[in-house]
Amino acid sequence: MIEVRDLAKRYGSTVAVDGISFTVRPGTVTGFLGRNGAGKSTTMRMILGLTRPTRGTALVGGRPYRELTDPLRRVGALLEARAAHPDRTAYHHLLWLARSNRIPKARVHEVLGMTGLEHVAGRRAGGFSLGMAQRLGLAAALLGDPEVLVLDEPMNGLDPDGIRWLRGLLRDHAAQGRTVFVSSHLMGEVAQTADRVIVIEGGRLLADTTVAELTATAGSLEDAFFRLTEGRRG
Ligand SMILES: Nc1ncnc2c1ncn2[C@@H]1O[C@H](COP(=O)(O)OP(=O)(O)OP(=O)(O)O)[C@@H](O)[C@H]1O
Repeated sequence: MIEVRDLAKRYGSTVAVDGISFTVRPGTVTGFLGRNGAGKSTTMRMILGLTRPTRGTALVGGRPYRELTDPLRRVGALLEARAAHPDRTAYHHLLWLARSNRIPKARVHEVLGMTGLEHVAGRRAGGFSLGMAQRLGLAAALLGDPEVLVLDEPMNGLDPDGIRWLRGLLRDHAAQGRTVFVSSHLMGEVAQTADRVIVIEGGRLLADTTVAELTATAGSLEDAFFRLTEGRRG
């Protein structure tokens, strides 16, 4: 469970996030929608303890991220595809993460298999395509077999096989009672994968509802998104 209460972030005169509250429930895939600059990444960074809020709180499993013991085993995060050191091989990047988080080495092989990276495990991450880097980021997120996944644009750069695989993975994760929070600009993909959606614009909450409810009233998730955000640019 992720609980965000009155969360706000200001950068100088820019209000990136303007006092939003929502709960991401276990057993669901929750999509996080908003135009470029709406405040999605800033919100996710505050949930993950990487950006200090100006106001409000974000709790993961009832605690601030920074207070979690073994955070990688509680929360799997993907924020930037190119997070791995470019000179490190995919295998060594994951092994280093595993060792520093008391995760067994066997799990490195498991996540390499899950993400289809076995055949490039010995290659430098710096030479990876965007899709391969994204798969490596997902492998890192899955390494600790976490209860909660927080993924910023995880479909970016993935090929059709990768997108289908990830869709299944997110749905399975939720079906096991875990929490999945995923931002995306791909409305069709969110409509297929998510149970719930949270929509923000200009750092403010516009909707926190089910995909079924939004699509029932507007025809499609894309139409619902435009109706909600029309004239609401921050
Ligand atoms: N480190 C920073 N310093 C100054 N302004 C920032 C910083 N990070 C984000 N912002 C500003 O905060 C606002 C929200 O940005 P954010 O990256 O959270 O949006 P987003 O919804 O993730 O956008 P996108 O869909 O393009 O990824 C934008 O106006 C952005 O310019």
